Amino acid sequence: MAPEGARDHQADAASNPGEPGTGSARASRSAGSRPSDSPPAEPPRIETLLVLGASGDLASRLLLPALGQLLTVEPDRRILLVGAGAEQYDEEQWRTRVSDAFRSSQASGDAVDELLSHTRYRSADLTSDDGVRSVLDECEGAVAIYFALPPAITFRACQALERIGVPDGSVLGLEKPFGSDAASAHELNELVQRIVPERSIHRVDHFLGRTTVLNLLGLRFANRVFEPLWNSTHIERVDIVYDEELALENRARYYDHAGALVDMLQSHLLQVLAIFAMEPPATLGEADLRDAKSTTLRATQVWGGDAAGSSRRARYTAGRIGDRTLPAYTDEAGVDPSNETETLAELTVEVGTWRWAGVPFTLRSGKAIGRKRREIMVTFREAPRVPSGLEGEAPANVLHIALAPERIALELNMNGPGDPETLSREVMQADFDPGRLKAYGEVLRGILDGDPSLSIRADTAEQCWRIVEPVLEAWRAGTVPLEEYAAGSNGPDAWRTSIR
Ligand SMILES: NC(=O)C1=CN([C@@H]2O[C@H](COP(=O)(O)OP(=O)(O)OC[C@H]3O[C@@H](n4cnc5c(N)ncnc54)[C@H](OP(=O)(O)O)[C@@H]3O)[C@@H](O)[C@H]2O)C=CC1
Ligand SMILES: O=C1O[C@H](COP(=O)(O)O)[C@@H](O)[C@H](O)[C@H]1O
Repeated sequence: MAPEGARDHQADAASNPGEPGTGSARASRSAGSRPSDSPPAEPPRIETLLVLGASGDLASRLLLPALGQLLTVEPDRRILLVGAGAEQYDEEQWRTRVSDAFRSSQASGDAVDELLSHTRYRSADLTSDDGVRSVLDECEGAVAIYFALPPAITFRACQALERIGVPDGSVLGLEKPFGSDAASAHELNELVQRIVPERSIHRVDHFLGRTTVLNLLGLRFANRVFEPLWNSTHIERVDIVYDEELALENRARYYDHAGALVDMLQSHLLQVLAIFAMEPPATLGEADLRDAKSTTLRATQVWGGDAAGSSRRARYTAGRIGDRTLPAYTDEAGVDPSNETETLAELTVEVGTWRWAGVPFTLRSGKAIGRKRREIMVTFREAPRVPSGLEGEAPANVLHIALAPERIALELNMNGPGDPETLSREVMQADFDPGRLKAYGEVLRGILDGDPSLSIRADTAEQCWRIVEPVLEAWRAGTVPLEEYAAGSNGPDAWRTSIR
């Protein structure tokens, strides 16, 4: 049902010819009507990329450089870039900002030049109907609306869009965190689905655009040697680790309310788990791929149903990483120590399926960690029997699938080198080229081409909250102590035994 006073964007322009709203954006759908989700024969061509929050960190550090890279790799692509945000930029300042971002990704070529000559920016309050309408008026044709805004502002901008309506064929790109719990994610899902159909909603998780994550598909399903072993009969445990040297990096406004569990595990690492553990999809089309991921996440819950027993949290104190001296997290600008925000989170979950019953999946991510480690570590069960006569240890094989950089390594027991009767540990390693596009480039390509395969579907966004909610509740109730580790260490001493 359309809210009282809701009007179509085009109708609005027609009935108020002197007001903003007479630009070239067209909205031929009535605001508030439920968009159809039947797949179009061919998705409409997106003519404009509208970045809301274009003056922010995400836009300038990741999104615009990725756009530049995409246009360099695909010089025939044409797109009008419209930026919008609270900041005031004149035309020259905006163009300089975009070209600086493009320079940072060595972007060049016809498509880049063409974009730079037409790009525009409008300063507006994106929580108001007038503000949102004024930026839509700068757009042409079908628009990809990318919300690089704080989550609360995104919600209000979507409410405005629901009232105004969007041009036919438009798509939405929504950043994480998507909601703050399952209920708010559900509410946001309902809101955005009233604006455009589900297949036009791209809930962004840039880990799904990483080559290393995408390579899991080829590794698992294009080889004979892994998939037959990819189950609880042969795999003992799986660790998905993303430990960073980066600390808070002036992001207290966001991070101090999120913490490591929400920032990394609830989103990125559960997505990686889903691709690692899902059943083989028949195709990589969005329906097959996203159904397979969704089924896996629906079967996932905290280990043994015990949120407190299966999770740990810690926060960094002052320390050093390389030549950088870091203050304690609680002394960082903008941090409120009473929020008890964790900077290191660990959670063990189970995937309750025939394939994975009894295999612990441990997800861990921390900031200001001395040993940068970003990988999926698959520990196999030990060989059932080593023939008498072979000397030495035969520990379990371990497969390391790096999430960054692009590498895969398999720890094997061999008796080849040296004494042929004595076992030794050897590592078979392959380094491969990064993809043509960085993660955000893949994300943008999916959005601009109307392919939601690498986006998170509505149900999955809610499932990921359902999985971590018991942990958030246990932590809020204080049943899991907030431990400490020195910045530059590998986490609290007592945790050392858990992940190698
Ligand atoms: N930065 C990152 O590395 C990542 C960020 N994200 C997500 O991206 C989103 C944006 O993050 P980030 O760029 O870091 O945040 P910033 O705070 O740096 O940027 C937010 C932008 O929104 C603008 N803005 C805020 N309120 C309004 C308003 N009422 N009207 C118009 N513009 C407004 C800000 O303008 P002004 O500055 O003038 O107030 C700014 O341009 C968040 O959801 C975040 O979780 C996701 C992954 C990584
Ligand atoms: O989304 C986020 O991801 C980054 C880690 O991803 P990377 O691709 O930049 O390595 C993390 O640092 C940040 O806290 C989080 O918000």
